[in-house]
Amino acid sequence: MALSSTYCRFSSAFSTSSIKNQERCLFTASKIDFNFYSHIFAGSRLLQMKCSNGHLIPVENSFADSSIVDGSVTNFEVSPDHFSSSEQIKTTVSVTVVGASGDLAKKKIFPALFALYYENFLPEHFTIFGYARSKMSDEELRNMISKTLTCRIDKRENCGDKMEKFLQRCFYQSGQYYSEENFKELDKKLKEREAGKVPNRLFYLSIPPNIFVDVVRCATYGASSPTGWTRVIVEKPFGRDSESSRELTASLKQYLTEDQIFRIDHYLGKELVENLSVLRFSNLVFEPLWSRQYIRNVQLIFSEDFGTEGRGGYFDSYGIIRDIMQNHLLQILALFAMETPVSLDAEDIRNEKVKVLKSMRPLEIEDVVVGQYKGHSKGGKSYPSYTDDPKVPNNSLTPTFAAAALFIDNARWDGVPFLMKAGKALHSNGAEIRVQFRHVPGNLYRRNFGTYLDKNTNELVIRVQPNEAIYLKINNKVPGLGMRLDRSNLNLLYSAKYSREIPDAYERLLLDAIEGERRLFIRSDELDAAWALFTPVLKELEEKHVFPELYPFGSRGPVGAHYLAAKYNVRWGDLSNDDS
Ligand SMILES: NC(=O)C1=CN([C@@H]2O[C@H](COP(=O)(O)OP(=O)(O)OC[C@H]3O[C@@H](n4cnc5c(N)ncnc54)[C@H](OP(=O)(O)O)[C@@H]3O)[C@@H](O)[C@H]2O)C=CC1
Ligand SMILES: O=C1O[C@H](COP(=O)(O)O)[C@@H](O)[C@H](O)[C@H]1O
Repeated sequence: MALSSTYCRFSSAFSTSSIKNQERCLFTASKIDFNFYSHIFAGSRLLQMKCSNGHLIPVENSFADSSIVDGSVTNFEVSPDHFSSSEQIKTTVSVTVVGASGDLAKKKIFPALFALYYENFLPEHFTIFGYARSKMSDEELRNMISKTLTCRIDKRENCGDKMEKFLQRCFYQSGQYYSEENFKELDKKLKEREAGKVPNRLFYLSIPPNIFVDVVRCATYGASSPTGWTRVIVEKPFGRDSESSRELTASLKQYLTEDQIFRIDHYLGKELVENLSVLRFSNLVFEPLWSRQYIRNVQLIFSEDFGTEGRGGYFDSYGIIRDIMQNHLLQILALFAMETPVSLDAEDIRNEKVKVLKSMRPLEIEDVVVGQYKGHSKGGKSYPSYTDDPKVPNNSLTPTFAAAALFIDNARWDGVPFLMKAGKALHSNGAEIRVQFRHVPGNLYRRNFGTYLDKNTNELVIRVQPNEAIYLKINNKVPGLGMRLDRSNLNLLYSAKYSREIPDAYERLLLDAIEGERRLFIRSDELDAAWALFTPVLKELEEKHVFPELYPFGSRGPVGAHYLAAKYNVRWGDLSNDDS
């Protein structure tokens, strides 16, 4: 199998006794990607490589044709036999989706597992179990799942067959979340499927947070793996504030070690968020500019053009700051602003993220604007207000919109506003990072720009979704005999450049959890640092009963957000000004 400039994850275990628990190795074959892991050479032969889980893998003769160019390995051959080891045959992986009857399981988790299966990323021996209180047979679960499975647009061959085969690997166990007995029944069924192999078990907690600890207790005592690994993916919310988050962590750690807990933030699994580090650390043109010296402000924007729709009950006790800012946007900020990690190992990256979070000032109430959507009618159609949701109290003050200005008090970012904006029921749908650069000192063309110099500065936009893209706004001469300038985009539009469909975030994260790769999961000290920034302001907003500014469903949100930005001499970037 010749590999060049491809990204590849081998879907079988390595045949070496140094790998415990059959953790598989993420391995990239392109020259740059390969630096992901450290490797040891003898002459031009690659002898060992370090896996994401820290294991050193002797690669023996499998890479016999590798050669070194500029200190990196290129053009190597991998024997597929090397990866279909006898050890893999002895192990099995089961994924139990707890809360299998729920929205997230149907919408995201089962489809992601199928996509992994379809692309041969799941181990040879795997089983999927659904667990919930609802009564269902295996067949009914399969029926339920089959309605949400989709094939990739670009890869439809044998999709129907593959779906059928996948569904045959799915089983269901009904039970209570607090019953060890019921989890023992699950254990019995798991054992039947594991057929004497070393069992590795992953539990995905796709349930409301008030039952996380019960489930972890029962799964640990009733259904953890006796000889293989046991891991638990925990969905957010991880608490409501610093105190409840610490309590949750302490409760989980009664039954699990930190290494077994995979706290998911699905934004970390999004393609363009993963790409942030590549953009920054592997392009000479960006990293030197990545500081207060050249960057005027950074904007992290999330907007949805629909309301809470069916999730009002959950949303009302959390609100947009906890739902989006404290986790998704803050995680992006940390990746964006962290110092260069020692390596791309999970612990090195997470150490840097913690450092930058700890350098931030806790958010102050003067730097926050909150809003809530109200109903209105337009073109004969009426749009509901947030409080029309039957699960939301009529007098709810829960924000469905927030804008905030945050600051990192370190040498790199001193004084640079990091503005966040997140809202539901807005005019557009998307998530993006905007980096506005300073103006060119002594610009020869200043006369062409008029009085507002900052309006014509460079802006780098990383559009996380939809229509993934990275574009840089530059000033350009309009062709012709005169000297007229305009703003143009150097544009990397993913759909134009790459024919491959972008995998859903949950695919990447599930695969990483199966592989024991923790880079994209939140460590407990990261979580502490994140809550420390938002807890004081959340308490103050609640204690002072701050009224959210009402904004019409489908609008651009409260005008207060513009005043907040103006206070720091910032204009929010806007998709509608970006076409060129
Ligand atoms: N849905 C989404 O888009 C997202 C969800 N999340 C998080 O993922 C987790 C699951 O979300 P979602 O699927 O929407 O949740 P659901 O409300 O759909 O709950 C999942 C399952 O849990 C059981 N359940 C629900 N309420 C209770 C209760 N009060 N007590 C005991 N069991 C209950 C139900 O199964 P049964 O009755 O059969 O036992 C239900 O099918 C949550 O933590 C959520 O915050 C995170 C990001 C996005
Ligand atoms: O975590 C959450 O994310 C979704 C948005 O996720 P996306 O991948 O569709 O952008 C949001 O709707 C939800 O409120 C929140 O809990």
